[in-house]
Amino acid sequence: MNLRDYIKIVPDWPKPGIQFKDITPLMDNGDAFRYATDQIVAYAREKEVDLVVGPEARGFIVGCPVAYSLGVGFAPVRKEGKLPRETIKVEYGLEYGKDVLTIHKDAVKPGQRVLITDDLLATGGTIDATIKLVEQLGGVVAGIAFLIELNYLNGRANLDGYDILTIIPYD
Ligand SMILES: O=P(O)(O)OC[C@H]1O[C@H](OP(=O)(O)OP(=O)(O)O)[C@H](O)[C@@H]1O
Ligand SMILES: Nc1ncnc2[nH]cnc12
Repeated sequence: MNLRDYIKIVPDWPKPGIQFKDITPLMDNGDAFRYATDQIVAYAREKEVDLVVGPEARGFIVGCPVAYSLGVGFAPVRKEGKLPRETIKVEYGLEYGKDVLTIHKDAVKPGQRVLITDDLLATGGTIDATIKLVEQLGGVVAGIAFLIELNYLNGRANLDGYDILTIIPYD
């Protein structure tokens, strides 16, 4: 199965010059969604993860079926003001803006091996911030999994030293 066939490219969205990679056709197709999820599950098993952590909104979509399949928990990373209890926060930049990410203070237990998930690696800003949140809580980032990597933005360089799985590269 070629998962690239299930990604739609939307020119100039959400801003002029951005070639937005829309994963909704992949999610819409049961076989494609399962095929992608199973690859991340196999990777996560190798890394012996205890918990999956993903940033909103699409990190939830990628991470939750992986956590379910592994039988481990999922902890959400959300933009400021969205989580109801005590949080820690980190400011970050992304391909088309700047924001703040937060996580509940008790979401990760010290020493837990964490898989971080998201739909797409662009500049790496979102996941760099997510790593900082996990590590501040004492978690160990055992691996990071994406559906898509935009090679031309070189986000990998910002995540140096971490183990990364990407399924669909764009040059
Ligand atoms: O590698 P980066 O440059 O950080 O970019 C990648 C991030 O950008 C997108 O989310 P976005 O910030 O648009 O948030 P949303 O899913 O809440 O719309 C995407 O889903 C990744 O999380
Ligand atoms: N080009 C892109 N397509 C989809 N999500 C993104 N997040 C950051 N850049 C993106």
